[in-house]
Amino acid sequence: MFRDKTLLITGGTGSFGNAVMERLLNTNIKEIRIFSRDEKKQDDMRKKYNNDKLKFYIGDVRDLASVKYAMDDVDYVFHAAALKQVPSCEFFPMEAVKTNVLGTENVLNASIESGVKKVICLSTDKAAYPINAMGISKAMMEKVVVAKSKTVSPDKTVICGTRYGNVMGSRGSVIPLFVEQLKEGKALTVTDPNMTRFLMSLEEAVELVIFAFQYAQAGDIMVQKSPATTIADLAQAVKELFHADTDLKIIGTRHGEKLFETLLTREEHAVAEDLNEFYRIPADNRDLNYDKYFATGDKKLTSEEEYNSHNTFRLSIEQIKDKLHQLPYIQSELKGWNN
Ligand SMILES: O=c1ccn([C@@H]2O[C@H](COP(=O)(O)OP(=O)(O)O[C@H]3O[C@H](CO)[C@@H](O)[C@H](O)[C@H]3O)[C@@H](O)[C@H]2O)c(=O)[nH]1
Repeated sequence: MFRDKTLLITGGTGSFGNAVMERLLNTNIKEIRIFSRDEKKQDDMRKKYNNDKLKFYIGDVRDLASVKYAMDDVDYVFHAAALKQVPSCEFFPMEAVKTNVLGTENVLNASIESGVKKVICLSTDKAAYPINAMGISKAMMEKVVVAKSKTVSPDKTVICGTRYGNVMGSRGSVIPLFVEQLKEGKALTVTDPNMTRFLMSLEEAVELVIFAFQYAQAGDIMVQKSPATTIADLAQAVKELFHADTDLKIIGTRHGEKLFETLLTREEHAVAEDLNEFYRIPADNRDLNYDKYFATGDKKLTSEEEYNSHNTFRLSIEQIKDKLHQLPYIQSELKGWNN
């Protein structure tokens, strides 16, 4: 798929960037460009992989000139650069707009100008029925993706997106937090035991982007079907895996947090194409012809439900333990714990 091609990954030093880069580095790809702001993380990566196919570009998606510079002769773009922490975006919403919305527009404009063949923009479940600034900025990003995809011929540049839920074990997320609390003999802090989240591994997130790379058409948003868990079950699974008898402490829902997450809104579910493991949300291709909008309403919508972490397949505690056990991070923590 990537033979003799050049791939640019924005936000390339993050966990997704590293995972996708590792997956593709030893194929017949010509070059992988890592575009990010952080010179220290780039230097660590450069030393760790020590591979001529890897090229590093310092820049910021907010700065069009830096994006354009990195885009020369690029075939494909995976756009993962984002502000993604819910609390920080809540306090600095305009920063989220600058990176997630305007930054995406820069990436898309530079891609079109350079004749990039395909651009995949990464979004999150928090963009569906968003309530926090991070989700709202990602929802706007998706709108920019869909609108921009219509301004260019797909023979030239295909612009599309993916949307996925929580990545298990990612930095600063709840699983590493529970493990740390358990190691220190502290109670596990549970916000709301009935809150649910989709559970996805980093490899599954990479698979989704590769799937979108292969099959998405212009303006599509691809979603991977995922199982979910309640936070109480997740905490219980972590406890059982470590054979620890720690208490749970209920701390209440945090700022900007939802009881459940949505991968397909009701409106999207009505038009989405079911592709077994995935959903394809096609772009709304009606034009700005208002008569048409009102004359042809959507009857199917009436009976449709959204696809969310409350109504998707719910993992049992044993299944959560299995999934956790597959994470390299958990395996190394368990080794240390058992010794
Ligand atoms: O001390 C804690 C911290 C979190 N949670 C719960 O654990 C779940 C997951 O929380 P967390 O791991 O912090 O993830 P989210 O806030 O859901 O957001 C994550 O997942 C998003 C994708 O949905 C990413 O965009 C974000 O960057 C990433 O932090 C939520 O239900 C929290 O309420 C607890 O019960 N106790």
